[in-house]
Amino acid sequence: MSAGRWSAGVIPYAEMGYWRPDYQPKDSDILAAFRITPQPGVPPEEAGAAVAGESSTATWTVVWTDRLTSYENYQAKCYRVEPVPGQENQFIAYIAYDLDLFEEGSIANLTSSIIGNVFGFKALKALRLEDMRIPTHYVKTFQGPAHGIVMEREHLGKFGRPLLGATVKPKLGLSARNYGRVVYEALRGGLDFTKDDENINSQPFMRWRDRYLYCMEGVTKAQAATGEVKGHYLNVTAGTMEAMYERAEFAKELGSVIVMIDLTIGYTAIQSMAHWARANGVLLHLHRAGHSTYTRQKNHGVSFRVIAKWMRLAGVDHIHAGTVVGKLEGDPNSVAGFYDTLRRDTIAADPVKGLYFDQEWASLPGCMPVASGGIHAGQMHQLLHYLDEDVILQFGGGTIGHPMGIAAGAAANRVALEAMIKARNEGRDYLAEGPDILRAAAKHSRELDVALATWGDITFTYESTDTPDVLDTPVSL
Ligand SMILES: O=C(COP(=O)(O)O)[C@H](O)[C@H](O)COP(=O)(O)O
Ligand SMILES: [Mg+2]
Repeated sequence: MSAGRWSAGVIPYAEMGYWRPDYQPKDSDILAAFRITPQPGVPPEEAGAAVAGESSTATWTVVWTDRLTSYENYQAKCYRVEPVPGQENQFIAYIAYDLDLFEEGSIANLTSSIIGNVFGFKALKALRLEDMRIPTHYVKTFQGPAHGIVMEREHLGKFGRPLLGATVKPKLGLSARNYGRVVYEALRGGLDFTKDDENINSQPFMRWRDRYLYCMEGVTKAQAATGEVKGHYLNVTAGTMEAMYERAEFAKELGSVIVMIDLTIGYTAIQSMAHWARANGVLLHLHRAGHSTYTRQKNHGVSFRVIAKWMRLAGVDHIHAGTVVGKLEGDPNSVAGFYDTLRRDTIAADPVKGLYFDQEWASLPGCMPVASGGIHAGQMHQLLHYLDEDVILQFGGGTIGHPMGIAAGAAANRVALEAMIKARNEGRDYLAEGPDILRAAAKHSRELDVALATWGDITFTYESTDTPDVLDTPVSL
């Protein structure tokens, strides 16, 4: 291939050895699939080579010190470039990285290479990291989910159905006592969890200690009233690690089974909290606050399936991963790919789900996906169809907005869920019959009847929001 010179004075990366169509990736290599949109005049192979170079050893010219290293070994290698069907000037570049390039057990180190400088590179108009294959050699250097799906169910004593939750609303402004009341009502009404919103930390209207005390009072009373284990995700997100540890310790002292962090705290802080969570026997919930700034555009940024992989390595027990039918972006196929990534042990490449590589998790615990954002009881059959049963379904507005009150909103969700699980276990076509099953259950539940009358017709469709980034054949799990 003649890569040509894409900028005066710059040595083509392909000539420097970063384009290697003959290269056979090793089992231990870290692999990445990038969607590249080259600048005019830059051949796709050169653009792929440039990404390989800038995300591994290269600078923009040959340097004397290259000769002092085992250069060939450390160079990332772009080994394949394929056009994206139906997309003009877009290509998938496959790049292999030797394991020696990365520090063990560090998402920070991994990402400083893979997404470090390269997204601002002039040779490219746009760049998106679509997927990665993490070899088991590297997987085994991470702790993984502090507890995982199996141990979470065992600790909570809850099996055979999705778990139910709700985000306390309004997002901001409630006093601690009113907030704790919402927690109590939602939990006694039938939910398993309630949750702080991503931007609830320790503001002047409600300081964290006050919130923790009133929330845990609500949790304890609801446990006594129902005989079930209940939890409230106490958000420990703060400006420093010291403050986060202080809050998490207090949550544990109060008997909370779970604490929460936001993606905005950064990869290293997430890993530290995951280690704390395992050592202290407390579940760790992650809200993916901020992810859409880099996951939503289909030609630039990082796919959420990559973030999901990093977060399973980093060690969270829960992560928000999309709803399909809710208010926020997420087409069914991509969401299926995210859920597989989080829950399965062995995953086969599947272009329909946007999975570019086989992935073997080597017994790293599964991470519970959380479906949250504009969902309600009237969608229960669709949620179960698309998301299956190892999932937490969270209804914020869809609990707290119920006309008969918060406990009634929670009861509506619990009745709808139990009716659908029963229908599924009886082998009924619960997707097609879903509305009938819900209406039949509503004859015995005024709460569900009112929920269906209020929200039954509200379905957000993915077609109305974004162009899916994967093939268009709807799938379920
Ligand atoms: O506050 C909510 C949902 O509230 P409601 O249930 O009232 O719509 C969450 O922050 C979103 O789920 C985040 O999105 P995602 O889960 O996709 O990251
Ligand atoms: Mg929120």
